Amino acid sequence: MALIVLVGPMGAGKTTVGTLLAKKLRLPFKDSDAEIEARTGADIPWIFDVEGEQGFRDRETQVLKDLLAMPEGVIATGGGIVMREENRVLLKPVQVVYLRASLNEQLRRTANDRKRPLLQTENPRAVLERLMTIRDPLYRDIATQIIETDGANSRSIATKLARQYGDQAL
Ligand SMILES: Nc1ncnc2c1ncn2[C@@H]1O[C@H](COP(=O)(O)OP(=O)(O)O)[C@@H](O)[C@H]1O
Ligand SMILES: O=C(O)C1=C[C@@H](OP(=O)(O)O)[C@@H](O)[C@H](O)C1
Ligand SMILES: [Mg+2]
Repeated sequence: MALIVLVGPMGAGKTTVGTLLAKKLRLPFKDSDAEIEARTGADIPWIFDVEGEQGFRDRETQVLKDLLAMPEGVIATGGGIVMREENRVLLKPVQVVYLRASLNEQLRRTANDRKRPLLQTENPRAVLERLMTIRDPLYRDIATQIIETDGANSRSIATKLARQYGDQAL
């Protein structure tokens, strides 16, 4: 079944690699964050501000359910998708690619970003480290494949995955 879901921390490259991979496989691409913003007509920081993280997570789970109903495609999730057991149960039967990135790379790739509410703090490194400690085992538990992204550019990662999943997308 050509439904491929990308998971991993902020800055791992889920949105970027997912976009490139979908193009290479000629499959629909959906980013859960973009889908949430499209449905609400508001950006992620606004949703966190007005509805809190739990309000965002409620929206995230609904969008995940809808996206997983697609017959085929590439889905880029938000880094916190694994925080809810309900989401992990939904993802268990699916092809899940865990894009890993070192803490330094996560930090470098999300530097000066204003769209990730959880990183708008004095010490984003500490936040990313804490999240990685909690989430890495959760990503691993649902992943069918793990890709280390440090030292590889997003295009080469997308090419590698396209070669691997190309036959499914025919
Ligand atoms: N493998 C990579 N190497 C270097 N930079 C990357 C890589 N993957 C993504 N990036 C860059 O990191 C930033 C975050 O990527 P993004 O796709 O938004 O990550 P995510 O959706 O996992 O949070 C973007 O500027 C993107 O161009
Ligand atoms: O890790 C998280 O909890 C989050 C990651 C973000 O997506 P990206 O991983 O695409 O940045 C976005 O869903 C939101 O800011 C929360
Ligand atoms: Mg993203």
